[in-house]
Amino acid sequence: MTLIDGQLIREHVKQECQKYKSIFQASQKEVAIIRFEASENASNELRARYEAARISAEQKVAIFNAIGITPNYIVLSPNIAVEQFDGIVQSINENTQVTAAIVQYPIPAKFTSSIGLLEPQKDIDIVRRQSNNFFESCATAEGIARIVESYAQRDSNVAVVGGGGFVGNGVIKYLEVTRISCFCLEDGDDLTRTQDADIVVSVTGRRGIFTDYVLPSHRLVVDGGFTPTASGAAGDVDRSAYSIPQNITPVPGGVGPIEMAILAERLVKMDLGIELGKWNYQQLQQEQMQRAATIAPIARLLFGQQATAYPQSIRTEKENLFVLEGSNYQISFNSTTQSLTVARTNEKLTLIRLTLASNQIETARGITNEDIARWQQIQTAIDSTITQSTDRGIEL
Ligand SMILES: Nc1nc2c(c(=O)[nH]1)N[C@@H](CN(C=O)c1ccc(C(=O)N[C@@H](CCC(=O)O)C(=O)O)cc1)CN2
Repeated sequence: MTLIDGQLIREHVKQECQKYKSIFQASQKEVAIIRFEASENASNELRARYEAARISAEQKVAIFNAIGITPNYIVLSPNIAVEQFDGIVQSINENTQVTAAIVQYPIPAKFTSSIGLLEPQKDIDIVRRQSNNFFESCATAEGIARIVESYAQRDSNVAVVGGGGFVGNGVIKYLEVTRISCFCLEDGDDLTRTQDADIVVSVTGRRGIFTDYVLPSHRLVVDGGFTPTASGAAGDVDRSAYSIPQNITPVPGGVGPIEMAILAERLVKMDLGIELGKWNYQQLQQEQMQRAATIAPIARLLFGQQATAYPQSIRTEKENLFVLEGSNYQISFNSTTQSLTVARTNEKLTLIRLTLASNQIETARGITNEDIARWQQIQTAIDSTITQSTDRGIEL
């Protein structure tokens, strides 16, 4: 089983968008992201959906910030008057600085007709549930279809569970355009029928309905569910079934970040009229693995040398976590898992995770050509007898 890393795709698209960041920043364009809070009498199930909307809205804020578009994040009480919400939508329509707007689902019933007021040209996530001139369906549906495309073969058959809903229907539309054969099942149907497919997409939002009983060894399972729980987010696929498919998108870390990548691509298309190159997950992963294979041995060597020659340069962050931090990168050693990770300083994203015993690269994402060049300089410094080393060793 291989976990598909949605963050790998998001980081790739973020990198592609860097070319346009200064244009976006100079234009001072904004994206409005609106979400409603749950009402006081909402059921636990509905509260969980509002919580998912909050998590997803915050991911959107982060991606738009990263590509140089200012997010205008608006959180609304469900108790505001419909006229007030209509006014907010109208002001978004009239404000030429606002290039796009997203209203997070769920939306309290009394506001649903107000969504229809949104200018179609600003509807980047098709929240009006009608195609505009740019896109056919929501970003989640496109992201799911694009990951399916990365794995589909000529004779592939895709089961879309929850295919009658808005997201599922969007996935089917995208698959039809790419001529990938698919069929639709609903929550409540006999899910073992997914065994007629080599790829399964689930967008029911019903936590854990796919168990090991249902899933044989599919080529790919795409889990489009996201239910926040006390112990973290859960998807439609039960954790007990994760090891069965050949490839699976995990929750969290799968479809969520892919959706953010699609929104960034869509923004570039809507605002600048530029279509970014089409990614293929398997190709991107291969490329990242090659880049990681260049950097990982240098990071391993450097950490070892520093730990021996300059132990004071290694910070003990936790009982089992030791960190070497430079101005560009940090290398962390986890003594429990015996693994080394490389990240950029002050960024949460792990670029590389290496298991030391097997020398196996477990994670490789977000590594740019610039990173390769920097690590080659570090290698040169290690090799050199007259290094640029200071009394703390080589600068990272
Ligand atoms: N108009 C829209 N409304 C809503 C959307 C949406 O995309 N457009 N999303 C849903 C909730 N949702 C999917 O159904 C969702 C939840 C979470 C994420 C996400 O980005 N998750 C990340 C981060 C997880 C974390 O920080 O714990 C991940 O999976 O890694 C995306 C979509 C609500 N309404």
